[in-house]
Amino acid sequence: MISREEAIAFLNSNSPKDILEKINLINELEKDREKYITYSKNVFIPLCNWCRNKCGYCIFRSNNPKLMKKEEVREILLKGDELGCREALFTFGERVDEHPKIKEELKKMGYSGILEYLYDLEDWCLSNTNLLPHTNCGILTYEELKMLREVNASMGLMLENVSERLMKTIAHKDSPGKEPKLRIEMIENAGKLKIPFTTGILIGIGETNEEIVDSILKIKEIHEKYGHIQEVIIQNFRTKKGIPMENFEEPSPIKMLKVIILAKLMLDDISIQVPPNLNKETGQLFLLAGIDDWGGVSPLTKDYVNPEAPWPEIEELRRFTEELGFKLKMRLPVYDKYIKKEWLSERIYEKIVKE
Ligand SMILES: O=c1nc2n(C[C@H](O)[C@H](O)[C@H](O)CO)c3cc(O)ccc3cc-2c(=O)[nH]1
Ligand SMILES: C[C@H]1O[C@@H](n2cnc3c(N)ncnc32)[C@H](O)[C@@H]1O
Ligand code: MET
Ligand code: SF4
Repeated sequence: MISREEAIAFLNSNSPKDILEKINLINELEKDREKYITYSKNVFIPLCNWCRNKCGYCIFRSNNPKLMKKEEVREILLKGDELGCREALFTFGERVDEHPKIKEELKKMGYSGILEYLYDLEDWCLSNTNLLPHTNCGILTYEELKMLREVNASMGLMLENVSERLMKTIAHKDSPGKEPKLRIEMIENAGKLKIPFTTGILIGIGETNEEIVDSILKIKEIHEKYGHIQEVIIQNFRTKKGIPMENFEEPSPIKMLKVIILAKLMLDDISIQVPPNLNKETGQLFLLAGIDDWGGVSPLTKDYVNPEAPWPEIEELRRFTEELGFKLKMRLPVYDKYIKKEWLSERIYEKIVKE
């Protein structure tokens, strides 16, 4: 195992030799098995664009709140189903029902809050399509996670970073929900509830190398306790016009490569995910460093968090992946090793094994 100090020294160093040695080590560890790189064919449902947080890097959030209608959501789910998608990704702002207009709209539809509405939509999704819900909507309580577990194959929350310091910077100063303690607590609660989980770190938001290493170590520590982290996303900050962090520099390919190498070496059995739409030029380089998964790719909907970055065609992704001798394979939002009774609600389990 790499120690904290070694990991920090690796990120601080400028030595190509250090990088190549670690890439060699990763390839040596994996040489005896045929390697599959996975992806999830999904539709993205941005249920509501309001959010109680205001992250300095976010373009998703708007001051002009819109809630998707039931019919709109159902139409996307049905179209996705026809196209062979298997994941319904519900990603939206945190605690959107704190906004009076949204609260009122929900009330008119007969719902006391956004999560009741979400549950209903996910319930409909399971009864009427082959898609399996994955929800990533910010901080949830233990009880809320417990309720949503019934209708979700997996859930997610980006740790972003463990840094308290970032809570005072442009990235997180107006985002109480990015408080690391709250995020860690929720990821642990998901573990207690046996929910297959996706988390990750966002690189390039003003964090230090120490803070990156500490974030990886925190995820590792939680996973050692509960065993529920199926994948860790190494997400690169992508700048956009008009965001508070517009002038921030995006992380370099080598910076990303080094973080991916560390995550791969430190997180053992956890899958390392890199989104292909944010890494069109560099994704193949990251394959060399041992990434396992491309995450969600959609033939129908855009990435509402990074709307400027289109998804590759799946056949394009296949060529990209096979050029390095790997095989591309579709997966569900829950990884194969978690398709077990103990990890899923009865309803989700039965739906998956009955196909
Ligand atoms: O299309 C996207 N999908 C995102 N996903 C979805 C991801 O691509 C897939 O849903 C998972 O790999 C399913 O296992 C996230 C899921 C999470 O739980 C947490 C964060 C993200 C972030 C994104 C994202 O920025 N864009
Ligand atoms: C859904 C996830 O998307 C990430 N996210 C939000 N804004 C950006 C951006 N500009 N660039 C890259 N990732 C972003 C955050 O990590 C969030 O948790
Ligand atoms: N708002 C949530 C979060 O940042 C979901 C992803 S961003 C749209 O955690
Ligand atoms: S990244 Fe998520 S939490 Fe932050 S402002 Fe955007 S929607 Fe809200």
